[in-house]
This record gives sequence, C-alpha cells and structure tokens, in this order.
Amino acid sequence: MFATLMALGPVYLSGLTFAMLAIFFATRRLVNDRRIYDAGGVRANVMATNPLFAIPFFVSSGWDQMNNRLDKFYANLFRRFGTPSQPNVVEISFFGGTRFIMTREPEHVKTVLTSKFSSYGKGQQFHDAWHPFLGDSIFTTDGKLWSDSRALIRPMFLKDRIRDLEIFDTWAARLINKLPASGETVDICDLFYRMTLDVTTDYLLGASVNSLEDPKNDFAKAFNEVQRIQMLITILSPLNGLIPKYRYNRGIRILEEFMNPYIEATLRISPEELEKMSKNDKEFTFLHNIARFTRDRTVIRDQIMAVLIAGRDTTAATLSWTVYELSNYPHIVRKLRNVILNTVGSSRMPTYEDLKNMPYLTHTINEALRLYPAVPYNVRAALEDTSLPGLPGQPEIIVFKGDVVVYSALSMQRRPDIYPPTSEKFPDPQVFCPERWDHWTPKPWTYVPFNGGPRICVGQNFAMTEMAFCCECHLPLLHSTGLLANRCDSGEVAAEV
Ligand code: HEM
Repeated sequence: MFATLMALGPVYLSGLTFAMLAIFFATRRLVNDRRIYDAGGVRANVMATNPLFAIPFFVSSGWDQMNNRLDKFYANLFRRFGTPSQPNVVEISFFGGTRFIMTREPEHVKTVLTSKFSSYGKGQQFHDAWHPFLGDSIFTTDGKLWSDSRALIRPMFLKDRIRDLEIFDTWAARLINKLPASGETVDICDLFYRMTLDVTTDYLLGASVNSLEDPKNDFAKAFNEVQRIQMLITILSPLNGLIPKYRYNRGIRILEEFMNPYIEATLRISPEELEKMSKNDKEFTFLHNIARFTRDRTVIRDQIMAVLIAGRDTTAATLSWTVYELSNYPHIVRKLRNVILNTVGSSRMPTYEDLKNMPYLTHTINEALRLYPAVPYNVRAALEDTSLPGLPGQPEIIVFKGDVVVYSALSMQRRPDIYPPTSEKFPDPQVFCPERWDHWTPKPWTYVPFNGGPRICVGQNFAMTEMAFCCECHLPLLHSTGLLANRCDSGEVAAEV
C-alpha cells in the first residue's frame, strides 16, 4: 500500500491528501449542520471551518492584539461576516469540530454570565493551560471548587475592609515622589503598573515587593515574564507543547519563593490568635484571613496568585487610559480638580465617603472603562449542549459541549447602535466624555467592564476605590506641574511648564 502511494509521485500524493482533507472537513461540517438542525436552531454565520481559512484570522487577531488594534479587528470581523439576522455574532473552527463563537451581543453576554450560568464556564482547557501558574484557584475553576474559592475570598473585599485607605495613601505618595520635575517626560503607565503591584502585594501579604523603588526587582520581573508566557500559552493553546517553559517555570518559582515565608509565618499563628486578629487588628491581611479557613499551603498559594493577577494589570491599565484621555481634555481636568478641591480641599487625605461622593470622578473612571475595558474580551466554554438566544423573531444559536463563546466587552461597548442618538447631552460614543453619565445609565448587559452575574469581579469596589484615590491624589499634582498639558505620540505624558 505504502509502495503504491509512493509510486504516485509527490504531485498526485499532495492532491490526494488535499482531497481527503477537503472531504474530511466537509463531512464534519455536514455532521454538525445536521446536529444543529435536529436541535431546532442555527449556526452563527461561519467564517471558516478548516485551518486554511481559519489560520489567517487567528494570526491577524494576534497581530492586532499586539498592536492595540483589537477594536478594529472586531469591527471588521462583524462588518465582513455579520448578516442582517446575526449582525454581531460569527463563528470559526479549525477542524470543523470545536467552534469559537465570537459575539458582541448583550443578550449573549447575559446568557453566558447569568441566564445559563451553569451551562458555561472556564472549562477544562483553560484550567489546564493556567494550572501551573494559578492552580485550582477562583480564576481557573468552575462549580464547587470555584464557589468555595469565592466564599473564601469575598469577605476580604467587603466595604468595611476597603474603607481603610492607608495602603492606597502610602503607595500613591511613593508614586508622586517618582514624578519628574516640570519639563521632563515620564512613562506614567510604567509607574501605575509598579504602584498597583506594590498595593496588591501589600494588601495580600502585608508586605510589598516595593517595585516603585526597585523596578528591576526579581518578583516584578518574574511576574511580568510569567504573565507574558501565560498569554502565549492561552492564545496558542493547541501548540502549547512547542512553547519553551524554562523561563515560565523559573518565574513561577521566584514568585513562590517570595510568598512562601509569609505563608509559613501566617501558618505559625494559631487559629485562635488569627480569630482575635480578625476583629480589628490593623495588621490583619488577606493572607491571615484565608488562613482562618484553610491551613492548606497549596490552596493559599493559588488564591493569592489569582488575586494578584486579577488586581494588578486591570487597575494599572485603567488608570493609564484615564490619564491618557485626560491629557486630551484640559477642561475635564479643571472640572475634576475643582470637584476634588471643593470636596476634600488641598490639605487632608480623602475618606472613603469623599471618594464615593464625587460623582464626576466616578463618571470619569466609568467612561475610561467604557472605552478601554481592561478585559477587552473573555471566553466561556460550553460545559454541556446549550444555546445562545437569536435576535427577536430569529432562531437560537445552538452551542455544543466544548464550543467556546468569545465575548468582547471592548467591541460591544463601542457599538454605536446600543447608545441613544448623538445629541448635545450625549456626544458620539467614540468620544471620551464623563458628562454623558450625568443623565444616562447603560442598558443592562451593554456595559460589563467588571463582568456580571455570579462571577462578577470580586475586587470591583477595591479597584474603584483605589483608582478614585489615585486620581484624587495625582490630579492636582499632575495638573499643577503641567503633566497633563501635553501628551507625546508614544503615549507618554510630558511636563511642559
Ligand atoms: C479596573 C480594575 C478591574 C477590572 C476592569 C476587573 C475586571 C474583572 C473581570 C472582567 C473579571 C471576570 C473574569 C472572568 O470571570 O473571566 C474579574 C474577575 C475577578 N477580579 Fe477583577 N477587575 C479589576 C480589578 C480587580 C481587583 C483590584 C481585584 C482584587 C484585588 C480583582 C479581583 C478579581 C477576582 C478575584 C476575580 C475572579 C472572580 C470570580 O471568578 O468569581 N479585580 N475582574
């Protein structure tokens, strides 16, 4: 048989292989079409069902992501492949099997995050890809493992725990010290990433890695490196085995070596003593709180790692985008500055209540999260055969167990048709304008920077308080030194006085 095939020569052999693959992909598609028909629904509009057509999309999405053009990528996708009955959802598969259903439809987001919450989850593939880094933490699990983690973590994010703003004050002040003299250029984004790493490690462990003072410290370097490789592992998951893991594993070891002494010290405290500390001890940390409920080192390590990754980049990216947009609008900066000076004055630290009582400040952050959600797209795997709703009067989209729904908050939150018509009170949705929030509330499930439903971001209030605190502290200073007067093309802000 082998000799006969070889005798055909390379041209015939390639033709034969191509024909067999074509038959294989066509058959798989027909089988899926039949299953969908039998289930009484439809597919989303198909972009590709074989690697020849799917790989170019895959490569261009990676390229656009690397070049900060994800919004354009999604807009083109739906413009090219959306249909009148399904304008905001399309599907793609590599081998005709597992489908990736890409959507920016609020009803689909609502379905995966709440109406059919138990039918969708992170799934096994996501869990396995992230396991070396985040273990069986809140971030990587579904079902009981997830709900147990959530119950463990939530108490540390209740309002009473966040009211104490001292931690934000300490690190915001250090950041201010790093701002250069008037006339010099600063990469504020880098400073925000270092500050949020310091805040989060301080909050979790009671000890900061102090990356504002020491940007090249091993922890910060390892954390960035592990995250970078983790993104590659996630995006290229079918080719995961080909990605070199030496630096990834070494990075994880460095993170663990930093955390372990704190975990060990906490475990040396007796449960009775921890209970006493929890009542009102200022030194009582997130780590202490977890140790009240579990003495399992792996569980503690996994949850700390998860909250660290969830809380650091998201907050730093939002603060950076806020400053970037503010540098375009001096009148917003002036208005914000007046609001802050009228509410808090210039000599004292704001209280939790002050921060919550400045709607214009909240609206400014909301607006940054509308245009630049820190999690621009997210995925959920179908844990059983299920569906997504069609538009009114249209059949539902059938989703099989293992299919993946990719929903983009970034693309959805920029869809002009989900907003009121443009008017004096409601400028073009592409424009940064905190005032629009004065007399407008987004329709349900059209604005989800923190997700929604049972898995809504557990650190939302912590993040909003941290960001408001930073804006409150930094704005008058950035304004008075002229840092917000001129933004360079690179995105850095330059002092110009
Ligand atoms: C601007 C800041 C933030 C944004 C935009 C944000 C957004 C999100 C989003 C979209 C999710 C859902 C992820 C998913 O289920 O796939 C999430 C989950 C989560 N976030 Fe945040 N987050 C922010 C800050 C924080 C902070 C500061 C913390 C903690 C210090 C935190 C802790 C968490 C945790 C633990 C989860 C997992 C919740 C669960 O699965 O039940 N986040 N966040």
